[in-house]
Amino acid sequence: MKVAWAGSREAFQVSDRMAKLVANDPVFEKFSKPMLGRKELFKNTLRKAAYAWKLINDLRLTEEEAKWLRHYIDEPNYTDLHWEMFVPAIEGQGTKEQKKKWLPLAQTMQIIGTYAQTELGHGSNVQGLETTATFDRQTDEFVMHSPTLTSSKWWPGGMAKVATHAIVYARLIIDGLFHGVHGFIVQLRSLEDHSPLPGLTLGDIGMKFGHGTYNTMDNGVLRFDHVRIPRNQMLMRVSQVTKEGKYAQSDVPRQLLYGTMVSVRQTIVADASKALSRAVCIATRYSVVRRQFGSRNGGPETQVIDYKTQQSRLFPLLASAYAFRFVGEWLKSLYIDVKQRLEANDFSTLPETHACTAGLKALTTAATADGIEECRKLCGGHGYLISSGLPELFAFYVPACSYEGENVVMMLQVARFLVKTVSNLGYKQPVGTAAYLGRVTPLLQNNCAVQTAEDWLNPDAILEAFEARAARMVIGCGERLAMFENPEEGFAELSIDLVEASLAHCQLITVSVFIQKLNHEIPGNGVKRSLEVLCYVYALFLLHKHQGDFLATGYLTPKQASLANEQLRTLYSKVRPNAIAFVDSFNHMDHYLCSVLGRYDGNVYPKLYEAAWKDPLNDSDIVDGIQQYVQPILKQKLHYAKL
Ligand SMILES: CCCCCCCC/C=C\CCC/C=C/C(=O)SCCNC(=O)CCNC(=O)[C@H](O)C(C)(C)COP(=O)(O)OP(=O)(O)OC[C@H]1O[C@@H](n2cnc3c(N)ncnc32)[C@H](O)[C@@H]1OP(=O)(O)O
Ligand SMILES: Cc1cc2nc3c(=O)[nH]c(=O)nc-3n(C[C@H](O)[C@H](O)[C@H](O)COP(=O)(O)OP(=O)(O)OC[C@H]3O[C@@H](n4cnc5c(N)ncnc54)[C@H](O)[C@@H]3O)c2cc1C
Repeated sequence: MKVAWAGSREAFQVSDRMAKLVANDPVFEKFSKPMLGRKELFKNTLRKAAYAWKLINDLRLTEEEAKWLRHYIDEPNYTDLHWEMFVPAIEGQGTKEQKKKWLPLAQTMQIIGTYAQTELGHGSNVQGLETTATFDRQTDEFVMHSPTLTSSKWWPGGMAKVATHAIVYARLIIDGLFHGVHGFIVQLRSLEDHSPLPGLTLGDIGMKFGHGTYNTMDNGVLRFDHVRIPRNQMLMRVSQVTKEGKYAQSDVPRQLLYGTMVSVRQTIVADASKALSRAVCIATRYSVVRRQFGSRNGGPETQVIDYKTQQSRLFPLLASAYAFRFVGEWLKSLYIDVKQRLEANDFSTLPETHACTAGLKALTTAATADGIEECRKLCGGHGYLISSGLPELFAFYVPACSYEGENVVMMLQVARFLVKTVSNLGYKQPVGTAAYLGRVTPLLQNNCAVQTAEDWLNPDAILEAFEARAARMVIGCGERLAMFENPEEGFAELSIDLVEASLAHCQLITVSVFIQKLNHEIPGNGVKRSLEVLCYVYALFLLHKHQGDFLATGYLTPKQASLANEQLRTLYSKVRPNAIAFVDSFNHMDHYLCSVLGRYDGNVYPKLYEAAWKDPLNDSDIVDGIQQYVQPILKQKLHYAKL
């Protein structure tokens, strides 16, 4: 099962080796992080990042190994933006010459980059960005400027104190004419003494949600006061500006300017299962240790994992972790394919890839953020302790719902893709993840054939139910949209329904990828049978949660919906004996989990007790402030005391 989770034996070995390397190196200790102030926290992260870079070089780690190493260090920092956004932006949007000049510098970290797109006034609406890049023909330069307060770049990670360069997104102006938003490579700091270059105002945007997690990152603010950069620092794969000031667009679609976001959204989907599996591992292990009520004849109380209600909250999350792992893997292969096509100037699959990365990013991050919080509640009161590992995990993860495309905004992008697919149905056969929309007639006409709870243990029945629900919701939206004279007005008016239809479409993708994985990629019977149970749990849980959709679209009868729920209850009993094996298969080490409740050895209570004594408040019996502020209250007889 460990190999099935990792994707292959080799993938397992790489990840396992890197996990151990990090866990066994005292430099990467992280239990004390919550006690550090912001400056110490930040410096500590800089120290770890520098040490990691040394290890990567000394041990000659591969790119894959280096990624796992950074992952297990488990502290957001400037290198995330450098490797995940700055480098890919140059790779995807730079010309051959630009790549030749900038990539070797970036790949050896002689320069450190960030991705400066969002501004104080605009994040989602990229075309609304206000920073300007005005071409000056006399000097063959662009003049970068922040004309308003709201045009201040705001949020880029690593920008406040570390990055030496940034890809800055700005409106291109030539001879007073706007030519849309483009990316520019801008040097931010001196490579000698790290001071900000003239004309730039740079700083940190302030503390963020949680304490020891995202505050290790220096998210920054940046303002330009007429800063000049050479013309050849505009990323020119998509459009070019000549030295005469002529603007030209190549055959490459404008959307490629957004290509870095597609790449990171894919990574975020691939990473959702890491965060969710971590929370589920903690909650499952603790649910086996924790006992409440149910003692008979002085015997032990019931392990809380044996309560059906606990199972109904925990096991769908366990199943979701596996579903997200597989859909993340699938999306990665889709993305690798599109990347190769883009390099060869084949843009045909870009719209579907954009819809998949946007929609699955929204689906997986929302479910993971909610899932982590549910795991905290599943651990009762102790889940609220920092030492449970869950509050910090939540604080670290929850911004994934906003960054790289706010989730609702992303679902609306999926809706645009679906509406377009439906409106083209007469003359263009949909393919890939939208292929089912090419079979609308049977999907709209046939109803579910399930008659017993056992009938739900059938991948075909499940797939057809999810396809019929999605198709009916999408077609329904298409029909209602057609009633509007102005399609954009219709889209805005129906946006709530469109987001729900997009969610149904994305859930269909996750369910069908899970089934596909079982049918074609899991060898042997033991692992396959166990995963089948999780696959059914995932699908029937979604069906139960969204039964309103399935009933309202007329595909299911209330009786069939309740049979699905009955089957779900039975499935929970089948998950229970393997619950610990399922979470052990994630291969998460104690160092990575950073949780007293989720310890592999289950030795929760003594370690919880021990951890409490490490709190600085327990350094002495009488702490600073008691004599000054508490003793006087005890000693003085004040007004109310006399009454
Ligand atoms: C916790 C785990 C973390 C692991 C992560 C690992 C990596 C860690 C690294 C960093 C951590 C996080 C750092 C965060 C960084 C950021 O947040 S960077 C900023 C990200 N910003 C956004 O995502 C902005 C969101 N907005 C947009 O993407 C767009 O503006 C838009 C909402 C899509 C709308 O764009 P616009 O109005 O310009 O375009 P439309 O007119 O709507 O669309 C025109 C057509 O283009 C299609 N389109 C849009 N985007 C894309 C795309 N990316 N690729 C391909 N096609 C695209 C759109 O659908 C339209 O198509 P149509 O004409 O056929 O309808
Ligand atoms: C931790 C973190 C790190 C970040 N790192 C970076 C970085 O490195 N570089 C960078 O450039 N940016 C970064 N960002 C910024 C991030 O990309 C944006 O915050 C994100 O894209 C969301 O945009 P917004 O803040 O403008 O949200 P808004 O769009 O203002 O969202 C506010 C609300 O409006 C709704 N809304 C907006 N538009 C629509 C619409 N058309 N229809 C319906 N509802 C709508 C949204 O659903 C949401 O509920 C980071 C953000 C965070 C939190």
